[in-house]
Amino acid sequence: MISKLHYITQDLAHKTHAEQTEAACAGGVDWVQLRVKNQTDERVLEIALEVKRICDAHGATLIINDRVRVAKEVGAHGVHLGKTDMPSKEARRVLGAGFIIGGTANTLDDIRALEQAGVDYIGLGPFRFTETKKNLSPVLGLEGYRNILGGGVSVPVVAIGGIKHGDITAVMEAGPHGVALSSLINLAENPSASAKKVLDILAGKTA
Ligand SMILES: Cc1ncc(COP(=O)(O)OP(=O)(O)O)c(N)n1
Ligand SMILES: Cc1ncsc1CCOP(=O)(O)O
Ligand SMILES: [Mg+2]
Repeated sequence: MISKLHYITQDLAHKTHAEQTEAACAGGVDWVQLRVKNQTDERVLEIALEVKRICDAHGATLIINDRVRVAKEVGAHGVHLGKTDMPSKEARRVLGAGFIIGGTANTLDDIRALEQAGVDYIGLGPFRFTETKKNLSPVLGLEGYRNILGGGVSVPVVAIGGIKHGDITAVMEAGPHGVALSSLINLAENPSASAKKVLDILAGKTA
């Protein structure tokens, strides 16, 4: 089952990926994407082993961003691949049928191609500008999600990019299965509380 909240770690000077993961899981997150940029596979593998222990302790799904080899070696549940990463069909050959493979989309054409490629979920964005990722694709806004998702998509889609607590209800009304969030949780004064607040909004407990 694909979670409604995809929590994503980020490179921060003051907090390790393991510390970020621990805080997010303490807030109830059950789906973690390890997103480490500009490090060797060997270093990402070390970090992934640490993060995997935390995910296992909390029963959380672990997805590795970008690195198919690391995902396989660490025994993660899945990998997330964008347009400049290994093609998802090739990743499927390397990883096998049981592995979760996520892909990135910015347009309906991207979504159709990913459906054909057999991905398990799609990250569609960005919703708005965000500092968390360089070289962003064009911002979609609510209208973009309504247009792209209006015709129906056969794979679960998570909205991503600059999403704040106050956006979640309206974003979900535009049709995605869930949301993917990084800085809203990692840069919060209390990351666990921020994650819990997201889950409460997704569960309809608060706006
Ligand atoms: C859930 C989700 N959606 C989209 C992305 C972006 O992936 P990508 O386009 O490969 O960019 P990087 O994250 O690798 O910088 C994602 N990571 N997760
Ligand atoms: C990885 C990624 N892909 C599109 S936007 C984005 C960053 C999401 O992070 P944030 O939730 O901090 O904007
Ligand atoms: Mg990528």
